[in-house]
Amino acid sequence: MTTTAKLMTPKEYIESLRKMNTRVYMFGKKIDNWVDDPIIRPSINCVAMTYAMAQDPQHKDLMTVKSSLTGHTINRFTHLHQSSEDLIYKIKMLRLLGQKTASCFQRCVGMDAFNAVFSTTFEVDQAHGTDYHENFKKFLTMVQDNDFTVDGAMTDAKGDRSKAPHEQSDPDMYLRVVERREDGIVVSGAKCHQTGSINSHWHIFMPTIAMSEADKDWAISFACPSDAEGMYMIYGRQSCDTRKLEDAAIDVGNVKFCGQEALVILDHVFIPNENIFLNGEHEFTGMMVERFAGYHRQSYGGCKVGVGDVIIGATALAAEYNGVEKASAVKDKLIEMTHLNETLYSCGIACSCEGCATKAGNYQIDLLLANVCKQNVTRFPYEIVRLAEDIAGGLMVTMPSEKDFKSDLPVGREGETISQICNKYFATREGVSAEDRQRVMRFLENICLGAAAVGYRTESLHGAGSPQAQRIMIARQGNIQGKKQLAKNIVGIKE
Ligand SMILES: Cc1cc2nc3c(=O)[nH]c(=O)nc-3n(C[C@H](O)[C@H](O)[C@H](O)COP(=O)(O)OP(=O)(O)OC[C@H]3O[C@@H](n4cnc5c(N)ncnc54)[C@H](O)[C@@H]3O)c2cc1C
Repeated sequence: MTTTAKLMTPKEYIESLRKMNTRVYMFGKKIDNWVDDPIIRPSINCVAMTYAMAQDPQHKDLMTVKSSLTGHTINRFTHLHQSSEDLIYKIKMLRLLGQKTASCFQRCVGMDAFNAVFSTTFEVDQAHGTDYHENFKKFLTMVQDNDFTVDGAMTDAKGDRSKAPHEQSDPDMYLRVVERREDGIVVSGAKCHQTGSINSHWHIFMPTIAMSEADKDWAISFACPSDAEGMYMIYGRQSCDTRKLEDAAIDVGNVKFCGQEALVILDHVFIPNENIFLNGEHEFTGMMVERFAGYHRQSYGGCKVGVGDVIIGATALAAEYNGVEKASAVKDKLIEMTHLNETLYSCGIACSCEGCATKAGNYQIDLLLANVCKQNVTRFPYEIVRLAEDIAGGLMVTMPSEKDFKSDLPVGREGETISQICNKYFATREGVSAEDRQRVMRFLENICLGAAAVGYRTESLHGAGSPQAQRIMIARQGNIQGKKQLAKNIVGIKE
């Protein structure tokens, strides 16, 4: 019989954040009630959707699953993939969440860390006789049973990119051990661009790059609660973020949801032995990075596709409102957007279908196909938003503000108000209100170059590694030698 661990409701999730002592700074100030802060709250609403969907009977099979560790019913965001089918379900779940939020819902980065750390610690223990895998299993069981959100923290500040961690003039440029104790380690440093870090109950830290013996003190992985003593976060600002303070919901573009990134600082944070998953075994850093990046590159074949679905829908509405939806060129551009979006989805599904079991037993995506998936993600969303901007027209960036559309100030010769003038000149085909038009235009502005562009554009480019990182992996996995042999066989070249 399957028992149920505690699946949190969205309300319980939000209340659980209030109980934490997470230290948050933004615009040069400490934010005490960050849960209700108008700039931060939409990003919390986004994570809350991962809890809401798990409560919805319609999505139960996609959103919940039996834990391989306990047999309990858990949220899929805390699951260790047991099959290719699980990997496919992950992609479908991410697409669904993208459709529901049109934003980065933040919880996949922890899921990808779980799966990478689980399989890597197994192999570290085999080689070194360490207990990291058991540590990790206990940690993940606690996460699953409490339905926690966990940040996957990989990217260090990195300082001078041409230098290894031990060569940096400031050793904190990569997160490191500053003291080794009988009962644990003390760590210092920072992780940049952390998606959903403030909204997470725990963090898993991992190294950013493959390291050598000289980088032993930087070769660490561990978990720690987000409000650990010595840990704090500085909120990353997003384009147009202060529109959320203006009391004009339409101008925000997506008033309920948005992504979140922060700089996470660890200033002499103590990590007890039971939360450590790597501690100096530098030869396994490459494996951990590669596996995490592989899972995360797969993820984008789901979440960005869901967001793409909403962009395509909004673009089609813009065309309809403008009265051009029947024009063949417009129809063709919508076809192209759909083709690009579904190609990304195909890549996400393909690398999942070709998944295989790791030595630890969980399932890993096909690394070559996952890297091809992410390489396409670095390009196609840019073309999708270019086509969206093309169809939407210039109004998406030049329209007066919502307050103008509502202003009673008389400005016309016959006393017409700003509102009347705006509504007159932004009227379009019969039956479409100027307000609905504003809503669609502002949504597209937000996703193409406002706050949501952080998640849809720049994250598509750099998240899970910049394009060159995928090209390196494609070169490694592409088997050019094998392909040369195929050509030799066909044309009759002997060895
Ligand atoms: C919106 C967003 C969300 C993110 N979320 C997370 C997250 O949740 N967790 C996480 O850990 N990370 C996260 N990241 C970080 C992401 O993985 C990094 O942005 C990415 O790895 C690139 O690192 P960087 O931004 O420091 O760029 P840089 O390393 O500065 O790279 C910039 C350019 O320099 C090139 N370059 C860098 N180093 C070298 C070198 N040695 N030789 C030659 N060329 C080089 C790169 O190829 C790239 O073209 C996120 C990033 C973004 C934008």
